[in-house]
Amino acid sequence: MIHELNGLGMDVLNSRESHAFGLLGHLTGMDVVRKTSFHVRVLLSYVSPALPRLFALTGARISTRIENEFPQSEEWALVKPSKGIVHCIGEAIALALFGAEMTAGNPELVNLTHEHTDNVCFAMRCVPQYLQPLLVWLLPAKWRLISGWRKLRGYVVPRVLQLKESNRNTDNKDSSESNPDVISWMVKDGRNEMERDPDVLTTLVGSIAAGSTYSITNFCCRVITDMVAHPDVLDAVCTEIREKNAQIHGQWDMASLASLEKLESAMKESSRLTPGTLLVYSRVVKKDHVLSNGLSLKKGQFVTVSSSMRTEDPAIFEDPQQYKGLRFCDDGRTGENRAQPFSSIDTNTLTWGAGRWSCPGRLITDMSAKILLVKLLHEYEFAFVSGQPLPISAMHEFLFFHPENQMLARLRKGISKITFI
Ligand code: HEM
Repeated sequence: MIHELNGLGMDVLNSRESHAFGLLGHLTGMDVVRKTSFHVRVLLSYVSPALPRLFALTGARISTRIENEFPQSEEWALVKPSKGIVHCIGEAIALALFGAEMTAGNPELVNLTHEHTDNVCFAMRCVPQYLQPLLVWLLPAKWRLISGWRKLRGYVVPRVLQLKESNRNTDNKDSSESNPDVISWMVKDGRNEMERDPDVLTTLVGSIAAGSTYSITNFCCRVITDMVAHPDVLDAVCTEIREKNAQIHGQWDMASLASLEKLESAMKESSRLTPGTLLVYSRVVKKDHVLSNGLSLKKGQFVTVSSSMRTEDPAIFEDPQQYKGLRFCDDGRTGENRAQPFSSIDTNTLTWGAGRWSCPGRLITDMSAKILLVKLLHEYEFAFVSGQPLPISAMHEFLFFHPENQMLARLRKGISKITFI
């Protein structure tokens, strides 16, 4: 029914209301997404097309952070992949949200970008809704969240005012001149009072931060652990990276990353088997509607789809329960893989949802995940502690890689470092 549901107007189905409900917007301060899609417009119309301009700096920031977070020795050492990777991804997201100037040498702002998610008061989902506004104050996470919002506002509000002032002075209407980051574009493109309000902009930036850093981190951790559990796939992907690296003399641009079909296939396979959430395509019904098969949707109902309905359908995926990292590029499927890259909307997997509410962060994810994975897989070796694969953790419908999970990592012997240009 996805195609038909995609065709329904916003007056019938609404996705943002279900996100706000599911992620406790009324308790976390992120409820403003019910009223505006400004952040989505900015991500889709301005930031995603400008990603080539952020590429080299994103690569440099992630690379520096990898060197700080992962061992610099050829001896095996214990690491917590989620904790290391979230710092690297935090660098990429902070850069896209706040720009190069604000984030340079500003670890507090970069940390805020991922710490925000730690403080979403998930425990309240187990409490009746009428008690939530009272009981939430008993959670330390609520107090940390308030402090996080205060710090974020302390960064965003002055920056918004400064950008407004500088835009006024230079009368700079040419968007290509502006910094390719979310705040700069928001200030430039705000069309009404709400879209120009610095507090609203803070909330939108915070909501993007909360929804993005751990999604990418969990995904990257899963791609790595799936490959470590399947050494043949790991070997094929690392050989592909090594060969490309030799061909381009270690100087990676966006086109070289996009040419890695084995890596791309492994990314798709991990997201097929371990999506971020078991429930995808969640919508709230805003007005009664009868679908073409006679099913009646009633105002106030929730619509959602089990992610495994199609990802585990043997008519679509052969041996659907099995991890086959190269399934998307095997047996002449390379052309298909190219036509349907990881970042595209795929109604078989619904990794990014579908239709007008699909994920506007998919190109940012694709770029930062590939930078991180190529650098880590090329320069490091990973292994499970005592050979024990790591389980997938779940909290309600959300699947994640536990932040305390440990693995072994070491620098590869005699490997040359790679650079992003
Ligand atoms: C592995 C990483 C990610 C995954 C798997 C993912 C997945 C999703 C999914 C499934 C949806 C709901 C789509 C629907 O219901 O049709 C969504 C929405 C959204 N995502 Fe992502 N996402 C990821 C990363 C990001 C990033 C990096 C950003 C921002 C930089 C982002 C921003 C958003 C926003 C703002 C929405 C709400 C869209 C709306 O309300 O119209 N996501 N994402």
